[in-house]
Amino acid sequence: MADKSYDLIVIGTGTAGSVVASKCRKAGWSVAIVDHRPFGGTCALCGCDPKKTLREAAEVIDGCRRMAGKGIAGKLCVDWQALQRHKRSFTDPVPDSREQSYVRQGIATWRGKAQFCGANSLQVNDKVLDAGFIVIATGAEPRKLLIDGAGYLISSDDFLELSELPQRLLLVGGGYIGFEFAHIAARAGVEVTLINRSKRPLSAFDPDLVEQLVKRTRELGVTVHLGYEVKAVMKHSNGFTIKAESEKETLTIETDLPVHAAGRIPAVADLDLDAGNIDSEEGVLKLNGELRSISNPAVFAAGDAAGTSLPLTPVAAKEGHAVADNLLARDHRGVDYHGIPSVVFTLPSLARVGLQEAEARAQNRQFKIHHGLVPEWQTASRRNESCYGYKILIEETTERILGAHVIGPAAAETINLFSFAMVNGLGATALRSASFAYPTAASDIEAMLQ
Ligand SMILES: Cc1cc2nc3c(=O)[nH]c(=O)nc-3n(C[C@H](O)[C@H](O)[C@H](O)COP(=O)(O)OP(=O)(O)OC[C@H]3O[C@@H](n4cnc5c(N)ncnc54)[C@H](O)[C@@H]3O)c2cc1C
Ligand SMILES: NC(=O)c1ccc[n+]([C@@H]2O[C@H](COP(=O)([O-])OP(=O)(O)OC[C@H]3O[C@@H](n4cnc5c(N)ncnc54)[C@H](O)[C@@H]3O)[C@@H](O)[C@H]2O)c1
Repeated sequence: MADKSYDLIVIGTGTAGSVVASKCRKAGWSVAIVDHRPFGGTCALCGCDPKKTLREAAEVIDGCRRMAGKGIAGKLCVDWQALQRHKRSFTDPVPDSREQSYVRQGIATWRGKAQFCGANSLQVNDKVLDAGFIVIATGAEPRKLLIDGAGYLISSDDFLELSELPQRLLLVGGGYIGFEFAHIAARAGVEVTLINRSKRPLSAFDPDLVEQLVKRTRELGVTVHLGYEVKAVMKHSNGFTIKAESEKETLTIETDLPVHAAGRIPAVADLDLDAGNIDSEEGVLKLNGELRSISNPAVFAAGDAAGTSLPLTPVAAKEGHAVADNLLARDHRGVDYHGIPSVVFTLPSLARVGLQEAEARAQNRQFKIHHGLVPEWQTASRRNESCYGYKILIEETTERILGAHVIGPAAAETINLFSFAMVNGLGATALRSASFAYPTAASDIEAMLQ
């Protein structure tokens, strides 16, 4: 016998869970939402938003260094503690305001870890909650590393909360988190080492532009080891020793603080999926195209937990909307992942949307490549930025943009225009003839397409 019953229970108060809960409640359903951590999810509390706030300070330092002797004199430095206070002024209010928003909407809130105890029921603390439908929106968690001393690695959550920075920082993994944290910490004066298993890091991004990012990262003073897998972390009285192996050699590196930046996986292991009759394979839920469990029709998943596409906030929102629409209209809506942009928020940023060159070739597309490294263009040169480049793939017959890749100042904004064009069927001709304010980075798009 359940303690409480609802039309819908959502597990997770992040982007995906909040979208589903609000949309179904608005349609008149009785809805409950559960979380065992402070309400708000990764993006708002320990992901995109706090990271971007810390990056603001790094951006100021970067600007001062680039413009030294070109109109800027003297040195600035990051006051990490003040920066953390600034960051907390955004993150601290989130859990309460998120909870109040649920209460205003009439969504019941439960605090605690949810576990399935039946096909339509969850155990939360000492209560059993039943629902017609349950949505798993539990996000992602750091991948467990099967290496000696893995427990010594701090997580990205811990890094974003550090009250002071170490002298030496080591990032295990050269993905989004590794590169973004390396750029923030280096601007704050930390000696940073980044170790990545594969020789080609950031495999979701254009390899020619990634090469530029690696070069720029090394010029910044970050030691980047590519093609080395971290095999062990050992603690000693004044820090840690990291062992990393390539095909040919073993590296031994001393550091004060090693950070896990080695990938995240759907957070579904603690849900007792068997009790809910929910099939999974190697930690990934088995879902159909409408994000519904193939074994339990009462269960859907959205966001990082669904393990479907890129684990990004806009994807979590899109999947949340799709699941809510499927629940409410029972209409079998899949998710259109076409044209979703992604950015590595280094300084400068690296951005992409659509296909990579190799993907377009594998699909036998006929396309032209517009590729250039253009630090001499004024968008970069007036900032004294040495890194500016692009690669645009344009379909031969239709002039459609198949993929756009940009590194440099304002790349994170420029990519949104390419995404907008792709999603709305606007090709290179439309973009070339658009009038963008001058001199903005968007006004470079015309030259990128010549
Ligand atoms: C450091 C970092 C930086 C990032 N930066 C960006 C960025 O710049 N841009 C971008 O697009 N994406 C970024 N991401 C990714 C982005 O944060 C995620 O894709 C997004 O937040 C996923 O949202 P979600 O709703 O799926 O899950 P989450 O927001 O992770 O929410 C899941 C919630 O479920 C709860 N939960 C888990 N298990 C249970 C359980 N058993 N019972 C109850 N509650 C549970 C968790 O406590 C959590 O609050 C970043 C991620 C990280 C880690
Ligand atoms: N700007 C953004 O949108 C943003 C920022 C941060 C995180 N995220 C999301 O969070 C997810 C997780 O980020 P991430 O950076 O942890 O993962 P990632 O998958 O981007 O990168 C992990 C890297 O670690 C390497 N690695 C794994 N084990 C290793 C080992 N033992 N030694 C050395 N290298 C090792 C992998 O080869 C890989 O290159 C991303 O997939 C992304 O979707 C997005």
